[in-house]
Amino acid sequence: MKKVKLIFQDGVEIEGNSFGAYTSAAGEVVFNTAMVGYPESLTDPSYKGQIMVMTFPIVGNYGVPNEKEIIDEIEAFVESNKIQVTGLVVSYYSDEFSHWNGFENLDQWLKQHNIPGIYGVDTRMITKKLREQGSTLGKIQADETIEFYDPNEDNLVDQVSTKEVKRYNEGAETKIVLIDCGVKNNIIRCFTKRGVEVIRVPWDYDYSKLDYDGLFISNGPGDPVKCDVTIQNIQKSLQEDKPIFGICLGNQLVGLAAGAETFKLKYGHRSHNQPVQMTGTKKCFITSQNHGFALDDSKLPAGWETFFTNLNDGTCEGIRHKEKPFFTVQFHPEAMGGPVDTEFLFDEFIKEVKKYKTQVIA
Ligand SMILES: NC(=O)CC[C@H](N)C(=O)O
Repeated sequence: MKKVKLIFQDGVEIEGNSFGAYTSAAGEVVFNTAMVGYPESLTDPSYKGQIMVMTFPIVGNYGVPNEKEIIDEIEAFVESNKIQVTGLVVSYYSDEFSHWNGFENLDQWLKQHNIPGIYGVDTRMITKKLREQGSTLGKIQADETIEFYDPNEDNLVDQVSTKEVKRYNEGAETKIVLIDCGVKNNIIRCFTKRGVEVIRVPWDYDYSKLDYDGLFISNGPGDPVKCDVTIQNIQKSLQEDKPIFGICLGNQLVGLAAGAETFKLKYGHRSHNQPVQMTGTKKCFITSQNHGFALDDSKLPAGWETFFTNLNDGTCEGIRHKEKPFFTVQFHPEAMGGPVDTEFLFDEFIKEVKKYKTQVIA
């Protein structure tokens, strides 16, 4: 059994056992308190550049699904076509697995993607450290010594976004432009199963000439301010009346386009049990989340209001326009993994898109 180290920027070094690829990798260390869903989280493009610490103590015991299985042109059981995290940190790694959809074990899968893992470390202690100090740079070090690397300095969205325009459900009456900033597959599934056409475009694509009825902006990795071209394109769309919906990074980009500001949370929200409250109601929803930045809703531009608020720390979980059909959420209504309490937001958006379409035709 080979040993590797998890090394933090402050000099703290923790030794553990290697699994996955025996290689060195550097990134931002973040923790995720979800109890299930590691195949989905590992393939979520929003984790690009991050070393994920899983607080759930046993990881690997249900194996991983066949990432190559395709249904309706998208990977059926994972959230993108590769492992997106830079490294994985777990307490106890289970090589043996048992699950109806288990195809191979996590160690083999990480090796195929050249992603290092470390296990046999105290993830509770690491999480306490991250909660106290905030998310910090770190590296998993095998033989090769590497430098620390801050992924938030790079335009990660450009690395994970599609390079070409792709259509799903082509020919359907209602058409949604989906700006792919690192979209999770389940967002596309949530649209296609509702019968709309999805026109998936690169993050910096000028979609203004396309024939479409509603605009959707996806989740994605890194610091939202790096997506300058997307923000400029959204600014133009905000002048029009076509319905707009955004998730996670999409929420931050719409906010920035409207004139609000974003800031970095101390250690982010990464779990399947974040409580949010809908403004003007006593309704609370349990949501799936994965983000490190947030919108500052203390200074929202005129015409906008807070849509949801996080009940743990009071931060903004979404905004909506007071007159136009524009709304966005910081959490993940498509879940995968996580609770599906807020999937109705897709229905709300499509309802608005159809309403808009009828008004235009009339
Ligand atoms: N899941 C996401 O879209 C994450 C958005 C952004 N990269 C953040 O960390 O806040």
